[in-house]
Amino acid sequence: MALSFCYPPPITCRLTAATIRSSHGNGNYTLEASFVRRAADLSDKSSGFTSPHPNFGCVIANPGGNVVGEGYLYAQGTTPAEVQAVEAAGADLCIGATAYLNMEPGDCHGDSTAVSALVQAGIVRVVVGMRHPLQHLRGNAVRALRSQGIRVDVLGEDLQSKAVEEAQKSCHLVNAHLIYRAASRVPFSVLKYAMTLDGKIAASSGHAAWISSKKSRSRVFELRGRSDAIVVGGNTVRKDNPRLTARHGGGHLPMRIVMTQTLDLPEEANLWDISEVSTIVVTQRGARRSFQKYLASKGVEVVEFDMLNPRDVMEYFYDRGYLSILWECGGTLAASAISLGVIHKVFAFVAPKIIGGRNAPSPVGELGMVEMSQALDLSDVSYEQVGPDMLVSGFLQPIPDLTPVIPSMNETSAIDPTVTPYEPNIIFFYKTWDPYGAFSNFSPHPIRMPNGTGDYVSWSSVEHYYQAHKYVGVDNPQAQQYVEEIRSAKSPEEAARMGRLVQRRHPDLVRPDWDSMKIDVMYRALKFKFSIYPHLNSMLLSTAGSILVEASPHDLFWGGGREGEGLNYLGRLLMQLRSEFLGEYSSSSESTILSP
Ligand SMILES: NC(=O)C1=CN([C@@H]2O[C@H](COP(=O)(O)OP(=O)(O)OC[C@H]3O[C@@H](n4cnc5c(N)ncnc54)[C@H](OP(=O)(O)O)[C@@H]3O)[C@@H](O)[C@H]2O)C=CC1
Ligand SMILES: Nc1c(N[C@@H]2O[C@H](COP(=O)(O)O)[C@@H](O)[C@H]2O)[nH]c(=O)[nH]c1=O
Repeated sequence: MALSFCYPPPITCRLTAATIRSSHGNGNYTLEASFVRRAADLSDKSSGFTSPHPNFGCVIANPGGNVVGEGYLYAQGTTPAEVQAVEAAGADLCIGATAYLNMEPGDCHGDSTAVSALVQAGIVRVVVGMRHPLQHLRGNAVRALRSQGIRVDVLGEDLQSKAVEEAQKSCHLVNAHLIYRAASRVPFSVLKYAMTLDGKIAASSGHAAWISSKKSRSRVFELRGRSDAIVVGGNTVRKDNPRLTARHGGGHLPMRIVMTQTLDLPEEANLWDISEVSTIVVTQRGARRSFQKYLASKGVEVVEFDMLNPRDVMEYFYDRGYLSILWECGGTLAASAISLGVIHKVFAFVAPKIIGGRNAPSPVGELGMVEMSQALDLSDVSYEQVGPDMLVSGFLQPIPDLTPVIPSMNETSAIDPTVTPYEPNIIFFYKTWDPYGAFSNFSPHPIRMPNGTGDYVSWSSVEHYYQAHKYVGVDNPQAQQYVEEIRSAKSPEEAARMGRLVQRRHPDLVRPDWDSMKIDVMYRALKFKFSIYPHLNSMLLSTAGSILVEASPHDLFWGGGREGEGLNYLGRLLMQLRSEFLGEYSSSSESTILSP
């Protein structure tokens, strides 16, 4: 990172009446709105290539109304959009300029990186498309910027016009997943299907390959790449034997989820091949235990539910941190998911074909409606021709207006003083945008660590360092190449994906002492991270008295698991470091590292 930001940031520039007048333009804010829309478009650029995360874009324009810098968040744990835009513009051009953001920045790292970047660069005004949808972040950056003397205009609050409304809409659309998730406490769910012109998703025999064109199916790969997971029902597995991979050339591969009550599934199925991406089977408690064991032996995770239904399953995946889910199931499961209110958006590919067939399945099964007046109306509908097919998409539930529903944390505390932002005794952390997101190894804090020959090497995050060290010191040029590739991964999530994939595919390249060394590797990286960043050190010390738990439900070694079954080594190491920083460890015990 070329710029470094101190906290709290100094006020370097003041607003002038002339700059406000000129940047407000003619009063209908057309130019302002177009810059915010551009920020929204930019923020969407990483979709399909990195796992879903809040989308941020930033456009900086000078008082003459010319764009001088732009940036967008590539993946969780990478350089914030605002920092990139400031760097792209360069120091001189930022002074007196206005920054346009599709969404209020979310500071989870205690260093206010985005706010500091704007303030230090001499930005005099910030136009924000929407406030942050997550309660613990909502309003914080707007307040921080204003307290630094920067004029902040929030669309819909401080600026109003037709053009502003449209820009606001584009901001809502690019972060629809986050807004729905915040409002409904389930991941944003999209139902996608391909049907013939006579409304069939398969022939009466169940054969469905293919209804839509190749071009439409490539579009589906992109949709998959924008999702955390894809859901199908048991019957689709039996009939189609799908792969459900995102073959669009992007980096991100969603998980695959099979919902099955009976667990009456074939022994051989493409979804049981987890060499590229994982599969989770969710089923009824007690269903076919022997088959559950068989799946587990293949590396497929099985999760039992007391009463398997789409809502409970979505609440479960909400807890697992999922933002966005694509449903590619048949009509039976789709109807159940719609009835339970967990589907938010529909993508229907309509192919100009007729198959007929009284018993041929349709995209949505029984919803119990008897009159057309009961039909569900889609909103924000769009129509697009994709090759020979027509893609109709729209929202089944309007985008929630969070303004009255989710007040900022300060407002909530004022209304109900018993509400505290964080659980006092156990602090859970996981995604970088969550409270205490800086404790995650994906947080954007580069470290410089000595290598075997005494030189110092930079790593973009603790995750980069950790993943690469699986292959460090292995006497094989291929292993050395993987170390370098992981080191230069564009984001922590890419580093994690590469590190895990190589481990799965080439276990012979993993250093033989990895199991006994990995805690030490992690400890060294964490110690460096929490030593050189004072605000991270303060954040860690501020948790004294609390138990730290990495709320990863997948990783039962570093994380705490879903029901506390994980070993939580990441939380434990952080607590150990906290004790060391607080001087609770004697010098003799300082080097003692938790052993597994
Ligand atoms: N053209 C297209 O876009 C698509 C077409 N298809 C086609 O659709 C047909 C399959 O349709 P359909 O049988 O509806 O598909 P699904 O397999 O998607 O859904 C039904 C199955 O879901 C499981 N399930 C688990 N929980 C529930 C629940 N609460 N409610 C309902 N189902 C639940 C059951 O599996 P179990 O029986 O194992 O317990 C059930 O049989 C196939 O011919 C396939 O080719 C499928 C997807 C997309
Ligand atoms: N038949 C049909 C679709 N079917 C969906 O795609 C799945 C197969 O995915 P994969 O194995 O990865 O190619 C299948 O199980 C079902 O969910 N999708 C479409 O876009 N168009 C089509 O015509």
